[in-house]
This record gives sequence, C-alpha cells and structure tokens, in this order.
Amino acid sequence: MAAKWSLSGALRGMFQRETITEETWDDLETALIMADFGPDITEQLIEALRADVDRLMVDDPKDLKRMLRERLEERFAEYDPTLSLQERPAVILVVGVNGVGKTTTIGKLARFLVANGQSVVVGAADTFRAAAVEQLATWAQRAGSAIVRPEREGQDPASVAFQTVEAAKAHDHTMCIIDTAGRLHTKGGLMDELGKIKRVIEKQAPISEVLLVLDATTGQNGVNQAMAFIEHAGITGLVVTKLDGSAKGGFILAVQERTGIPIKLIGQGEGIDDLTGFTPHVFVEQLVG
Ligand SMILES: Nc1nc2c(ncn2[C@@H]2O[C@H](COP(=O)(O)OP(=O)(O)OP(=O)(O)O)[C@@H](O)[C@H]2O)c(=O)[nH]1
Repeated sequence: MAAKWSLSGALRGMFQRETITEETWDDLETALIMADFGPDITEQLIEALRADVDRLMVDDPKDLKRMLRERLEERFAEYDPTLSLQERPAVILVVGVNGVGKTTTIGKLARFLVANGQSVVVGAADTFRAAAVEQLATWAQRAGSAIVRPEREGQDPASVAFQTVEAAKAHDHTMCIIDTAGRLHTKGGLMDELGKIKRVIEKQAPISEVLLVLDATTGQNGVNQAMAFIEHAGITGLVVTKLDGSAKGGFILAVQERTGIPIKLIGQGEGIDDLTGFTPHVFVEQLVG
C-alpha cells in the first residue's frame, strides 16, 4: 500500500489521461500544494517541467511523471544525507521542541547503531522532567544501550551531557547520543542552555552531529517553531518524524531547501525499527509512485 504521504493518489487522475493538457498542470499544481511543497517550490517545479515538456516535445503524462521524479531527485541530491560519525566517541546532540519525537528517535537510532555493532551510551540531559528520563531509560533498555541519568531532578543539563561523554570515553562506547529539553516558553534560556551543553561537551570531544527533530504532521509551521534552533544551535542535520501520520511528503523537500540543512533520518512509526536513513532515490520513488 502506498504511504499516506505518497502523491500517487493525488496524481492518479492526471496519469489516466492520454495527453498532457492544461488540466494536467492544474492537477499537478494542486497535488504539490496539498503535499506541502509550498508555493515557491511548486511554481519552480511546474515551470521547469513545462520547459522540459516543451523542449522534448512530450505529450504523454507518463513521461511527465518520470520527469517529475528526475527533477525532484535532482533537487534532493543537492544535500548530503550521510550521518558523519567517524569520531570515537561520535557525539550526537538531539534537539527540537517538545513532543516532536526526540526521545523516540534516540531510542530508534541507538537500536540501529547497536544492531550495527556499535556500543552506545545515551545521556538524559532533559533533567527537568523525571518522566522524560524514565522514557529514555526504557528506550535505552530496549535498544541495548547504556544510559547516564541525572543524579537528581533539575541537575544542570550540561553536567549530565559532560558525564555522558565522560562515561563514553571511560567505557569505550563508540557512540554517545544526548537528549535535550525542548521547552519553548524560555526560548532564550533554552538556547543559552544548549550553548552551554555544547561548550561543555567540546571540552572533551568534538560534536559529530547536532540533529534537529521536526514533526512532519505540523509541516512548515513546525519549522517556524524550530527557527531558534536553526538560527542558534549549529544544526548539522534534520530528522523528520511522524511521516507515517502525515500527508505532507513535500514538506521533506521544502524543509531542506528552506533551512539549507540536509535531512539525515526519517521516522515512520512508533516502533523501535521505524527509523531509516534518507535516500532521495527511494524516497522519490515512493513519493511519486
Ligand atoms: N506515528 C509516529 N509517532 C511518533 C514517531 N516518532 C515519535 N512518535 C510519537 O510522538 C510522541 C512524542 O514522542 P517523544 O519521543 O516523547 O517526543 P520528545 O520530543 O522527546 O518529547 P519531549 O520529551 O516532551 O520533549 C510519542 O507518542 C511517540 O510515540 C513517528 O515517527 N511516527
């Protein structure tokens, strides 16, 4: 069955017609807008495809579909989706607003890395919610990773981050993933706190990745909420979660182009195995059908 975010349903009518007509272009535009590509990318894609169709004198909608795939892949390919984890330990900091799926993503990523032979420790630097620490502990157990917890509620998050990297070095963990708080009401404070966490970690080891988690169901609005992170937190990659519950497949391209930051991981479910790397070719195949 096609994923909920696939365009295949929205495009079906369009590819049932024999030739490309003005209606075809209207249908394509509507499908792209509905999928949250945003007006700019939609307009650029339609313009480029119209030029392709004219230049190659194509009138079969199936050829248009192939061209759409090519154009999308070409745009995705401008960004490198590879996680950079060569350092030992490789330190990954995970940030994002509340409820987007940070803790779940860390659990899934830890599991993936453990399954690939890595020794992982996760750090619960979201120290203000006891429940958040417990949730991370549950994921760590399922993933087969170690965990560093705060010694007391409200402990300075930077000191937990420090202890996590320290533990990684002491016990030869190859990967170290640090969960952070996402409270929004103290945006300035949160960014200061993240800055401090980063400085403290960097006293011991370089930070390999700062991953910003975004919820696909909130689409481009979610990006507005996360702008402070993008502006101040030195993000190296995006993780898009909850794509399984979203009809916004186009958000994936829109968010990458709007932020200029590559998408590195995709979450498509609440299970521990529902996280994949981002492979433009595969994604576009599923998106366009
Ligand atoms: N369907 C679906 N649900 C997800 C996915 N990722 C996370 N969730 C759900 O989203 C909810 C919030 O996830 P958390 O991991 O607690 O989010 P968080 O960002 O750590 O939240 P805070 O700790 O409050 O900052 C949970 O109910 C998860 O099961 C996904 O890829 N698909």
